[in-house]
Amino acid sequence: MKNKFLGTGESGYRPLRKIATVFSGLRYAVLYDFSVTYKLILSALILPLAFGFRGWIDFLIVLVATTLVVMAELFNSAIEAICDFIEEKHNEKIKVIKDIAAAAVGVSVFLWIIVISLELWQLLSVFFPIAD
Ligand SMILES: Nc1ncnc2c1ncn2[C@@H]1O[C@H](COP(=O)(O)OP(=O)(O)OP(=O)(O)O)[C@@H](O)[C@H]1O
Repeated sequence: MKNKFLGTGESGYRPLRKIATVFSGLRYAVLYDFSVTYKLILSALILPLAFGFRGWIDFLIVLVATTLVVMAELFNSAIEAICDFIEEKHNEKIKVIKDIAAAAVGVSVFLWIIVISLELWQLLSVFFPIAD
Protein backbone atom coordinates (compact mmCIF):
# COMPACT_ATOMS: atom_id res chain seq x y z
CA MET A 1 0.00 0.00 0.00
CA LYS A 2 1.20 3.54 -0.77
CA ASN A 3 2.71 5.32 2.22
CA LYS A 4 0.95 8.70 2.41
CA PHE A 5 3.80 10.33 4.32
CA LEU A 6 6.83 8.90 2.54
CA GLY A 7 5.31 8.50 -0.92
CA THR A 8 6.73 4.96 -1.16
CA GLY A 9 5.01 1.68 -2.07
CA GLU A 10 2.22 0.85 -4.51
CA SER A 11 -1.12 2.61 -4.54
CA GLY A 12 -4.39 0.68 -4.14
CA TYR A 13 -5.99 -1.45 -1.46
CA ARG A 14 -5.51 -5.24 -1.73
CA PRO A 15 -7.44 -7.06 1.02
CA LEU A 16 -6.48 -10.56 -0.17
CA ARG A 17 -2.81 -9.66 -0.05
CA LYS A 18 -3.31 -8.30 3.47
CA ILE A 19 -4.90 -11.60 4.59
CA ALA A 20 -2.05 -13.56 2.97
CA THR A 21 0.44 -11.38 4.88
CA VAL A 22 -1.33 -12.10 8.18
CA PHE A 23 -1.18 -15.87 7.56
CA SER A 24 2.45 -15.65 6.47
CA GLY A 25 3.38 -13.90 9.76
CA LEU A 26 1.36 -16.40 11.80
CA ARG A 27 2.98 -19.30 9.95
CA TYR A 28 6.46 -18.04 10.83
CA ALA A 29 5.44 -17.53 14.47
CA VAL A 30 3.84 -20.98 14.83
CA LEU A 31 6.65 -22.84 13.02
CA TYR A 32 9.64 -21.09 14.58
CA ASP A 33 8.45 -19.87 18.00
CA PHE A 34 7.52 -22.69 20.37
CA SER A 35 6.20 -20.23 22.97
CA VAL A 36 3.49 -19.22 20.46
CA THR A 37 2.83 -22.80 19.33
CA TYR A 38 2.16 -24.38 22.72
CA LYS A 39 -0.11 -21.52 23.83
CA LEU A 40 -2.18 -21.82 20.67
CA ILE A 41 -2.42 -25.62 21.06
CA LEU A 42 -3.53 -25.43 24.70
CA SER A 43 -6.08 -22.69 24.01
CA ALA A 44 -7.32 -24.57 20.92
CA LEU A 45 -8.03 -27.59 23.15
CA ILE A 46 -10.02 -25.54 25.67
CA LEU A 47 -11.97 -23.34 23.26
CA PRO A 48 -14.09 -26.12 21.65
CA LEU A 49 -14.85 -27.57 25.10
CA ALA A 50 -16.02 -24.18 26.41
CA PHE A 51 -18.04 -23.77 23.21
CA GLY A 52 -19.51 -27.29 23.56
CA PHE A 53 -20.60 -26.62 27.15
CA ARG A 54 -22.11 -23.31 25.96
CA GLY A 55 -19.84 -21.43 28.34
CA TRP A 56 -19.89 -18.31 26.20
CA ILE A 57 -18.23 -16.10 28.82
CA ASP A 58 -15.49 -18.73 29.39
CA PHE A 59 -15.07 -19.03 25.61
CA LEU A 60 -14.69 -15.26 25.22
CA ILE A 61 -12.30 -14.92 28.18
CA VAL A 62 -10.01 -17.68 26.82
CA LEU A 63 -10.21 -16.12 23.34
CA VAL A 64 -9.31 -12.64 24.63
CA ALA A 65 -6.46 -13.89 26.87
CA THR A 66 -5.05 -16.02 24.02
CA THR A 67 -5.31 -13.18 21.52
CA LEU A 68 -3.50 -10.81 23.92
CA VAL A 69 -0.67 -13.25 24.64
CA VAL A 70 -0.19 -14.19 20.97
CA MET A 71 -0.20 -10.49 19.97
CA ALA A 72 2.44 -9.73 22.60
CA GLU A 73 4.55 -12.71 21.44
CA LEU A 74 4.30 -11.60 17.80
CA PHE A 75 5.32 -7.99 18.58
CA ASN A 76 8.13 -9.29 20.81
CA SER A 77 9.43 -11.59 18.05
CA ALA A 78 9.33 -8.74 15.53
CA ILE A 79 11.16 -6.37 17.92
CA GLU A 80 13.77 -9.07 18.71
CA ALA A 81 14.29 -9.68 15.00
CA ILE A 82 14.78 -5.94 14.30
CA CYS A 83 17.22 -5.69 17.23
CA ASP A 84 19.23 -8.70 16.04
CA PHE A 85 19.19 -7.32 12.49
CA ILE A 86 20.64 -3.95 13.48
CA GLU A 87 22.97 -5.13 16.29
CA GLU A 88 24.54 -8.57 16.57
CA LYS A 89 26.94 -7.69 19.37
CA HIS A 90 26.07 -7.08 23.02
CA ASN A 91 24.61 -3.61 23.42
CA GLU A 92 23.08 -2.18 26.62
CA LYS A 93 20.47 -0.18 24.67
CA ILE A 94 19.36 -3.28 22.78
CA LYS A 95 19.11 -5.06 26.14
CA VAL A 96 16.69 -2.41 27.47
CA ILE A 97 14.57 -2.53 24.29
CA LYS A 98 14.38 -6.34 24.33
CA ASP A 99 13.67 -6.46 28.07
CA ILE A 100 10.73 -4.04 27.67
CA ALA A 101 9.30 -6.14 24.83
CA ALA A 102 9.78 -9.29 26.93
CA ALA A 103 8.00 -7.60 29.87
CA ALA A 104 4.94 -7.05 27.65
CA VAL A 105 4.94 -10.79 26.98
CA GLY A 106 5.39 -11.54 30.69
CA VAL A 107 2.37 -9.45 31.67
CA SER A 108 0.13 -11.09 29.08
CA VAL A 109 1.43 -14.60 29.90
CA PHE A 110 0.55 -13.96 33.55
CA LEU A 111 -3.09 -13.25 32.59
CA TRP A 112 -3.18 -16.20 30.17
CA ILE A 113 -1.86 -18.66 32.81
CA ILE A 114 -4.50 -17.54 35.32
CA VAL A 115 -7.31 -17.89 32.75
CA ILE A 116 -6.10 -21.25 31.39
CA SER A 117 -5.54 -22.70 34.88
CA LEU A 118 -9.02 -21.71 36.07
CA GLU A 119 -10.66 -22.99 32.88
CA LEU A 120 -8.77 -26.30 33.05
CA TRP A 121 -9.71 -26.69 36.71
CA GLN A 122 -13.37 -26.04 35.86
CA LEU A 123 -13.32 -28.52 32.94
CA LEU A 124 -11.54 -31.20 34.98
CA SER A 125 -14.12 -30.86 37.76
CA VAL A 126 -16.85 -31.52 35.16
CA PHE A 127 -15.14 -34.68 33.86
CA PHE A 128 -13.88 -35.86 37.26
CA PRO A 129 -16.35 -34.59 39.87
CA ILE A 130 -15.00 -34.66 43.41
CA ALA A 131 -17.22 -36.94 45.52
CA ASP A 132 -18.86 -35.27 48.57
N1 LIG B 1 22.40 -7.76 21.56
C1 LIG B 1 22.08 -7.80 22.85
N2 LIG B 1 22.63 -6.93 23.71
C2 LIG B 1 22.32 -6.97 25.03
N3 LIG B 1 21.46 -7.82 25.60
C3 LIG B 1 20.86 -8.72 24.78
C4 LIG B 1 21.14 -8.77 23.39
N4 LIG B 1 20.40 -9.78 22.83
C5 LIG B 1 19.72 -10.31 23.85
N5 LIG B 1 19.97 -9.69 25.02
C6 LIG B 1 19.39 -10.01 26.35
O1 LIG B 1 18.93 -11.34 26.34
C7 LIG B 1 17.51 -11.37 26.56
C8 LIG B 1 16.91 -12.45 25.68
O2 LIG B 1 17.05 -12.03 24.33
P1 LIG B 1 16.86 -13.04 23.12
O3 LIG B 1 16.89 -12.28 21.85
O4 LIG B 1 17.83 -14.15 23.29
O5 LIG B 1 15.39 -13.52 23.38
P2 LIG B 1 14.91 -15.03 23.57
O6 LIG B 1 15.48 -15.56 24.84
O7 LIG B 1 15.15 -15.73 22.30
O8 LIG B 1 13.37 -14.71 23.81
P3 LIG B 1 12.12 -15.41 23.14
O9 LIG B 1 12.03 -16.74 23.82
O10 LIG B 1 11.00 -14.46 23.47
O11 LIG B 1 12.41 -15.47 21.66
C9 LIG B 1 17.00 -9.97 26.25
O12 LIG B 1 15.82 -9.65 26.96
C10 LIG B 1 18.19 -9.12 26.69
O13 LIG B 1 18.18 -8.91 28.09
